[in-house]
Amino acid sequence: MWEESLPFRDFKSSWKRRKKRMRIGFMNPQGNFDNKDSYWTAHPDFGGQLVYVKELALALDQLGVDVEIFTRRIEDPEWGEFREKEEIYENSGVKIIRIPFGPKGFLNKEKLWPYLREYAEGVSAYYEGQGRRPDFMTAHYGDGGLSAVYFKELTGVSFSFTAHSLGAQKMDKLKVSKSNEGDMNRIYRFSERIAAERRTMEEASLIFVSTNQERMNQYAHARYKGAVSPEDEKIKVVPPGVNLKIFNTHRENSEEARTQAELHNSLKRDLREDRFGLPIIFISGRLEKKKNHLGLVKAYGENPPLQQRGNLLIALRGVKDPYRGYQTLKDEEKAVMDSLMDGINRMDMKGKVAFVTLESQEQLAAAYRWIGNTGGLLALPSLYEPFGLAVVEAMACGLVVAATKNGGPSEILREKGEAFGFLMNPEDPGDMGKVLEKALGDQKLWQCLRKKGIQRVHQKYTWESTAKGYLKGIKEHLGEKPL
Ligand SMILES: O=c1ccn([C@@H]2O[C@H](COP(=O)(O)OP(=O)(O)O[C@H]3O[C@H](CO)[C@@H](O)[C@H](O)[C@H]3O)[C@@H](O)[C@H]2O)c(=O)[nH]1
Ligand SMILES: O=P(O)(O)OC[C@H]1O[C@](O)(CO)[C@@H](O)[C@@H]1O
Repeated sequence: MWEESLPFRDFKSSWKRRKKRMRIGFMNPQGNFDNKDSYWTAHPDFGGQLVYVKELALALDQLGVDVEIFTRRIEDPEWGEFREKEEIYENSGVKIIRIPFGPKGFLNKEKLWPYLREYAEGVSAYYEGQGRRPDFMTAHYGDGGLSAVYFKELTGVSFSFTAHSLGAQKMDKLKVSKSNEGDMNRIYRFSERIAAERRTMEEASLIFVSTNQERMNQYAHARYKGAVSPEDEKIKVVPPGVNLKIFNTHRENSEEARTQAELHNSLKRDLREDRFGLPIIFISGRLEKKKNHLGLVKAYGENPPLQQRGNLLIALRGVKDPYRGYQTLKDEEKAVMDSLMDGINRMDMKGKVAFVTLESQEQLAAAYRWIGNTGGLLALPSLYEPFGLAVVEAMACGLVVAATKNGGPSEILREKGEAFGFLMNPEDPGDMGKVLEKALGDQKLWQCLRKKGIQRVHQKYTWESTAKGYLKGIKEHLGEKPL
């Protein structure tokens, strides 16, 4: 048990004397973590947030912090990777601790809300079992945030909040209104999510955001009024990073040849013979409505000059050849795929739109490099993109990006009037088509943006600087000398 005999102030001072390394816990109940990065983007709950949490935890470990990532223990034959109670990231001290809460089987993130108090109790019991408490917790997404509120009630340990994605913007972009609120709530649990986000914003000691835009725009949403003010000092702008060992212009990784063969075969399979060799317009996001794949297919299908300039290539996970079917997909992913295939057929785009299966970040990086060499680009047409790790990762591989102007990309690709890529209006297929046509038609501009993009990532988006930003805020909060 903790040193309960000491009054808290003495416990804290004695703790300071004895403490060797700072100890930080991560609250991330959704998705899961393992050494194989299993299911990343192959499921809506396995995306950029997991990348962010893993890379930040590893970077903090490099800076001498003891880090534990708390997620969910899943005893489910279909999700065998997450059955062990503990796992350590290779070549690091970062522990993945899987706490059992709710039923034993896998649950989508929307179904975790009723069990988060049990999760927080499990995390508290873990530390009690260790006889050591954490100095601070970082909480991720609304569910991690609410769990950290419960953990603080149990232990008094303060926490930071990193939203990764806020429900209010998703509600707006999915056009939730009085008429469909009931159905949308049943699917996305927005009422629990917004309430959890508000409570978290009120009680967090620190809030980390990736851009000023997230602070001044996303946190200024009417649904968060009264929970926190965007000007509040506890909000810290700390940009995320890019794993430059994976995303770069030079390293030929073990997946390079396999990926190039995969790309070649997919394009040969899906493209009309005479179109082979045109620049590629590439999409690599998770198959969910907010990523707006259909909007891009419409922009492409309604713009014949654009079709002359390039082919559309859509990355998938776990589907070999969607033109022959995609039985493995279900729920929202199947619905998105159905709408895509319907759009391609309705606009007679077969032969101009190809699909490729990529199973890892190494494959994704190799694809970015290869597509960059075709003079192509990454398109990120999300209705709303809180930040967009894909944007900075593609830039690091020398691939020019055309991204939604809604959210973080507006700050990644523009600074003090200088451009580092193209911005487009995801709700206007005509605008997206024109931007893409311009991007593919101006080789000089393309070369310039490629170079500037690489430099910008190396200057501004590294996980080491992200970790230092977190530590600075946390140490100031704990009253310790900053780095
Ligand atoms: O086959 C693949 C394809 C993609 N990725 C990775 O998946 C991540 C996708 O992240 P992002 O582009 O940021 O999108 P989301 O998954 O939607 O991430 C959410 O969380 C991120 C981190 O806070 C924010 O940047 C996003 O805006 C937010 O929507 C990237 O790191 C990719 O490298 C893979 O690991 N394997
Ligand atoms: O679309 P939503 O519900 O806002 O969720 C996006 C979240 O899903 C994830 O992709 C799951 O990892 C996170 O990266 C992100 O925070």
